[in-house]
Amino acid sequence: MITVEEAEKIILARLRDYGTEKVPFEQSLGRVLAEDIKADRDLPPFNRVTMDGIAISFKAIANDISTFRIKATQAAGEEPLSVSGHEECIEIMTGAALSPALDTVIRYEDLTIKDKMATIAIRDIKKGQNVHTQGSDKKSGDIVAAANQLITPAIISLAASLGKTELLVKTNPRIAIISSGDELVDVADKPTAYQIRRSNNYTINAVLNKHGLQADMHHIPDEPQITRKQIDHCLHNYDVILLSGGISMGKFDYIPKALDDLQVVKLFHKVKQRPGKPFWFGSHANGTLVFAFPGNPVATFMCLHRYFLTWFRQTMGLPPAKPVYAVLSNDFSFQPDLDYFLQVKLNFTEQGSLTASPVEGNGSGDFANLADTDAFIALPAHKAEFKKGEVCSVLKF
Ligand SMILES: Nc1nc2c(c(=O)[nH]1)N[C@H]1C(S)=C(S)[C@@H](COP(=O)(O)OP(=O)(O)OC[C@H]3O[C@@H](n4cnc5c(N)ncnc54)[C@H](O)[C@@H]3O)O[C@H]1N2
Ligand code: MOO
Ligand SMILES: [Mg+2]
Repeated sequence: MITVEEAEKIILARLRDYGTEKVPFEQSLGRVLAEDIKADRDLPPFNRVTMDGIAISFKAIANDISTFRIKATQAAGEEPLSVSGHEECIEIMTGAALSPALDTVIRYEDLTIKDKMATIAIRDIKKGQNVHTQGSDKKSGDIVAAANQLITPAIISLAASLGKTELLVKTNPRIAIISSGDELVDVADKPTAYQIRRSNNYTINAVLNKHGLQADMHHIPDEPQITRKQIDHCLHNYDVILLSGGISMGKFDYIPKALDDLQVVKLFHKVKQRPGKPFWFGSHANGTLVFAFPGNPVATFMCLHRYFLTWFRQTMGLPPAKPVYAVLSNDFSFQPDLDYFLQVKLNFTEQGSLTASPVEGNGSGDFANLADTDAFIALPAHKAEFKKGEVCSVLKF
């Protein structure tokens, strides 16, 4: 049996390039940016007034002028208005473009205005105050968002401001989720006393959606011919297949045999970990990758996060997720010589540190426990006793 690190290495040796495509910028949230976004002009593009008030030339202050004749009023979006001399000002609104003849803005709160004359009521005036200077954020041609990062609301905002109606993004892999098992009925169906509703496929789909991915869902019964036929169909129509269930030692676990018959090369089967020991991974000659997760819901969930999402980030050119660490909030012991992914509830303390409280539940079939936790911590195989206060690596979900 291989270790978690060995399994990860095998998976990360199978990165793929699915190319790029253009999408409307407002539909690009969560996708991976495949181009550098550059400023099409200076940001801000003009000297932008940041307070409602009057615009003056600072030379007037240097010459002890404190009362100004209001020559005109300029709203945001209007062509800049100038003055004929230092004793004149323009009444001006936030967002307006300042004339080159003016450089300083005094807020209404710091003025008295009477008979078209504005008098400054404060002493300390700084040249350039209340002006957001042209090009002070970015210069025309500067990169404002570099390729190979997730598109966030802030990047959507930049694309909008820069007139990028379309963005070049990485094309996502086509993904099939296949659940398996005769004991599983669909959500809308009524299970018998000895059946359950299928949920893993919906969990996987929800995690994928959270990461900007779409997938098709399929279900196969525990029947060898149908198993083979459905997987064969998916191998030829998808880039990645995420299976759950049917890969252990049961009499009706037909999936490893079907994958073998369909020439999917097994790269490993079984990892020294709990949950998820029976995890199977392989690759077809046409490039399709098969992640066959153990059916127990927590095992599927953990393997999806630990292996598939790690592969996905790197395949899409994203930097590896920054490691997160938390302090164990109580003693915990785990004897088997396996890496243990323990479910925890994370908390930020008043001292500013992150703590992890184990919520063990009833093993990898206890999916209700997932709702009470927000991460796994990785407890290494070579150790059995973990003490309160120890720092552990966190796999957040
Ligand atoms: N003799 C052995 N038996 C088992 C071993 C072992 O090493 N030796 N490993 C156990 C472990 S660990 C796991 S995990 C499971 C993995 O089994 P399979 O991948 O074959 O999964 P199934 O048998 O099909 O199902 C296991 C369990 O999960 C439920 N399940 C499956 N799919 C779904 C779904 N889509 N939604 C909700 N629940 C699902 C299923 O009903 C079973 O209860 O094998 C152990 N056995
Ligand atoms: O991998 Mo199994 O998930 O330990 O139950
Ligand atoms: Mg089984």
